[in-house]
Amino acid sequence: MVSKDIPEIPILDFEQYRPDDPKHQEATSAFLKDLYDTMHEVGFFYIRGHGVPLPLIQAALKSSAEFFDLPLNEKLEIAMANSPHYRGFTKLNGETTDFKQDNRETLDLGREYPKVPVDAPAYTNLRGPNQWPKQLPSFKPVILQLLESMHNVGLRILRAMAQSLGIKEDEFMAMFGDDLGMRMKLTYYPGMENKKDVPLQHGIGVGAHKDYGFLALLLQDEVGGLQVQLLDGRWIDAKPIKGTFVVNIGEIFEKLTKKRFIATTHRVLNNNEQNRYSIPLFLAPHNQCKIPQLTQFSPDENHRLDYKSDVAEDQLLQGDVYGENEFKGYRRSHVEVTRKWYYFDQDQQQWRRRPTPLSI
Ligand SMILES: O=C(O)CCC(=O)C(=O)O
Ligand SMILES: [Fe+2]
Repeated sequence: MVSKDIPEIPILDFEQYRPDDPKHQEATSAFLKDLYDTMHEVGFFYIRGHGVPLPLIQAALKSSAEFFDLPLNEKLEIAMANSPHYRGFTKLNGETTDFKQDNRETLDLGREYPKVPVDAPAYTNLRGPNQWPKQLPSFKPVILQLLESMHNVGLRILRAMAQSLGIKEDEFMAMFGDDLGMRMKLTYYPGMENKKDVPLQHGIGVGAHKDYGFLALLLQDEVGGLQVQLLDGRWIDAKPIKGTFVVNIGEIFEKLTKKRFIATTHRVLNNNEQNRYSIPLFLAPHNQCKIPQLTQFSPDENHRLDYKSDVAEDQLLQGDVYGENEFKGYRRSHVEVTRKWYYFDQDQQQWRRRPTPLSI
């Protein structure tokens, strides 16, 4: 279906994937073949027929825009710096990707979890309570509903991916038990002509990167700006298509498949006139998970270690407990939050939470 010569991001229809319906075997097999080819050649696709209702999608994008429209001082009341769980608001230019400050604001959140004791292993703090804008009463229920709905779609996609790779589905899906890693990032990219939230002139909302972890499922509004880097190095637009999510995988999944499935490099450009809102959801294994080795993909089948990308291979994958890796990623992306809440214990050679946070 997909050929290296055709710069396109395929649209896959989830209505065709009914693995538990014997009458639907042919369509399901065709879907799985398209999925495999797409992940092998492009690493990005649109999914439609996913079942998440349009009114929920519209309500979530509206809630997100209402949040980012609040005055900065009100958004800062729920700044990520308040949270040892790396959950909360990050202001414009507050993060750096590909050596440039991002031209975006974000609100990081996940499923609600209780507070974590200070002496628990540091990485377990990635679960914890969210911070919610108290000015917007419908925000929390709408966003949590979207989170659960998108997570169901994500799990179905992961199952389909395991089937299309011919790997043991049960073993693979066991990594994503009840306590699976799940992060949502409400995101606002101000337009270049925005007078209130003035972007830096480089015009890059988020610089070239690969996602780490497993699966990213993205809801984008109708403005556009997401770009995907093909295997030959060319950048193409992932134009918004109503009623779809955009799907890609992260580096740990790519490694697991020995690059049969690729973690494609992508970036977002700020639109000239319009503000853009997007809501990615990232799914990852539960944080005590040890990533299994898939022995059927032997290294000598790994025929394209050298595909072109503007970003280097990540070094995040050394630790064997998944949560340690994820924690490393957050430490690196949010240096100030890390300094406030954590320190490296030289005696024990491990990261720990500070009994009292630094006041910064
Ligand atoms: O906003 C988007 O379209 C993509 C965001 C993204 O790639 C990310 O946050 O990792
Ligand atoms: Fe990304």
